[in-house]
Amino acid sequence: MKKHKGGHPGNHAEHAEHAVTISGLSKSFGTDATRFWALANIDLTVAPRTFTAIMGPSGSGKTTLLNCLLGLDKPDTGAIRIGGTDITALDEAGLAEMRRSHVGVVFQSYNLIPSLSVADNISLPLRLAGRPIDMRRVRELADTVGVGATLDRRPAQLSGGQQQRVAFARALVTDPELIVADEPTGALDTASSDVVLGLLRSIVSDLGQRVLLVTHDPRAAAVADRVLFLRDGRWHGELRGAAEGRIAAALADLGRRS
Ligand SMILES: Nc1ncnc2c1ncn2[C@@H]1O[C@H](COP(=O)(O)OP(=O)(O)OP(=O)(O)O)[C@@H](O)[C@H]1O
Repeated sequence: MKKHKGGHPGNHAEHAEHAVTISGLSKSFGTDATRFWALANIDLTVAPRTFTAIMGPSGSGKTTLLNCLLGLDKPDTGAIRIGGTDITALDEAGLAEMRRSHVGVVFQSYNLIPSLSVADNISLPLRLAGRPIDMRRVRELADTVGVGATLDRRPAQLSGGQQQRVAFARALVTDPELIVADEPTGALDTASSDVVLGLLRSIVSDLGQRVLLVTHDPRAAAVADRVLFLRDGRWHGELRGAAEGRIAAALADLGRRS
């Protein structure tokens, strides 16, 4: 991946001082009689320039954790600090601004707007945030993720892998504190997955971003610096620099014990 030239407002020097931190996060569903704790006293620190994968069996709380991080679910207790702000204290307008400008999200389904060109999809978060659109930066980012030649096309004219790269450029355009990737390779074939995983790695190593990846795929998790395992709403161990086979074995073991 090409490094973009930087020089745009808000690059990572100023983000580096703030880790993204979650402390004492709990989230329950139901009423007193039927209360179910989807997350129970979770702590997490995502340091600058780190790539963290989260894995766990179905129902372990991964989506709930992401929803809390994105301000879509309100935690029962705990703090979530992004860019020096505890987002659990924000009102709806503050949460919307946080989602627009401070966290970039990439989903399994690329969620591009079909009627907009690639360039307009990439710049959409800036438009929504009422920020000036720097076309040079949009072009640089498109080059960085390898879709620089497709800026005038519509998403339907791109392959799945190319659409996911556009989604990454869109996630990066506001220079957020955190990139959250929720099963970003789930809909892709192996070759396109490899490109997207390489891109995730480069976003951390070359662009200095911090990435949180939620995945069921040990092959994807193996690209991360560390893999955290979630079960029944609690952490159950972590692996650092582990290969795919070791991650798969740990996940299978976790499933057997739940
Ligand atoms: N809105 C809700 N109301 C009630 N229970 C919920 C709600 N959302 C999630 N849960 C429960 O919380 C637990 C954690 O769910 P969550 O979706 O976070 O798991 P997950 O790890 O993302 O699972 P999967 O891998 O299947 O997506 C599950 O038992 C789920 O049934």
